[in-house]
Amino acid sequence: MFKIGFNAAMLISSVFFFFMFFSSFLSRQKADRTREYSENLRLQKKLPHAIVIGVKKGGTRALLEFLRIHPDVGAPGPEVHFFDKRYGNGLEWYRQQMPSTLSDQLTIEKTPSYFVMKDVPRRVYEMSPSVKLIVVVRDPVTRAISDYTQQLSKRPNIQSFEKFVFVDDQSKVINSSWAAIRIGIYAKHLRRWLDYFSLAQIHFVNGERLVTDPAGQLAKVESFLGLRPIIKPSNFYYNETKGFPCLRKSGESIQCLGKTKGRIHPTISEEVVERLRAFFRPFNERFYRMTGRNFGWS
Ligand SMILES: Nc1ncnc2c1ncn2[C@@H]1O[C@H](COP(=O)(O)OS(=O)(=O)O)[C@@H](OP(=O)(O)O)[C@H]1O
Repeated sequence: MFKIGFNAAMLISSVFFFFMFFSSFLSRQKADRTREYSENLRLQKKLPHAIVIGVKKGGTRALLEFLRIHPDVGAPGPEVHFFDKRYGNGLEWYRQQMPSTLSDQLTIEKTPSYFVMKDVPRRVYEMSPSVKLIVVVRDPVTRAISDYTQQLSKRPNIQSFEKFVFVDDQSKVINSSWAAIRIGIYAKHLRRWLDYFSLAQIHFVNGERLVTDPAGQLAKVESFLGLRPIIKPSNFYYNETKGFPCLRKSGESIQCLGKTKGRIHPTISEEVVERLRAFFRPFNERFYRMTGRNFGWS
């Protein structure tokens, strides 16, 4: 009698606990679904709050990939090229290229050719006069060699750097219409942006320091964008073989930029490098005066 009563009690309490467990499982699932649903409602594709407008070969990919580890930042992977090549597609098309983000997340895109294109400052201003702009600048001499190295990697039979860089072999006048040189005259391009935007709206990242002290440069970008200071030196790992910092992802995994970033440059004679330095010097000095910052390119 006692045994039957005991077994019945055990059965009833097992059924009770099963129901308790099952109903709490169901309500947790419901809460998860509700949270997911309301987050989906809050997710939106937004026009960018900030744009990395240049410069080509300055370190723009590194900057964007480093910034993307910030939880309050959303950015499309590929360059969008809206304001230079796809403007005819319209602003709605541009918005659709952006990732879906929560209301308190910032949307950022990078297209380094924007910095040097004539109509782009006006077009960006027409989209948003308050947009924040970021320019990664690098010594224009190494930038030119980096640009040439990229061209060479695509077309290995092109003529030498020395052939491109001078107007002719005799005069040794620098060919400023060659894009690799033209892009490095930062003062000229910045002038056009300052017709539309105040200097306070433009942040300059030091491309050399982005390699030697990525966390320091990212801290300045976070502050410029009004982001929480989250990115730390521990987020980076210096890859000795590559000679560049890589991202330390969760756990021990390391993510470096691809093979097209950090290419080995061809050796350019000291004489040519000196002529280039002399060519860029007055433009660099003008750029330092305009920005109020000396980037120390000799
Ligand atoms: N962490 C890290 N890893 C690899 N490369 C780095 C990094 N930080 C800056 N850089 C420098 O970025 C240069 C390429 O610049 P961009 O990304 O602006 O190039 S592009 O305009 O988008 O083609 C690239 O130029 P090259 O060295 O000539 O390849 C690098 O010098």
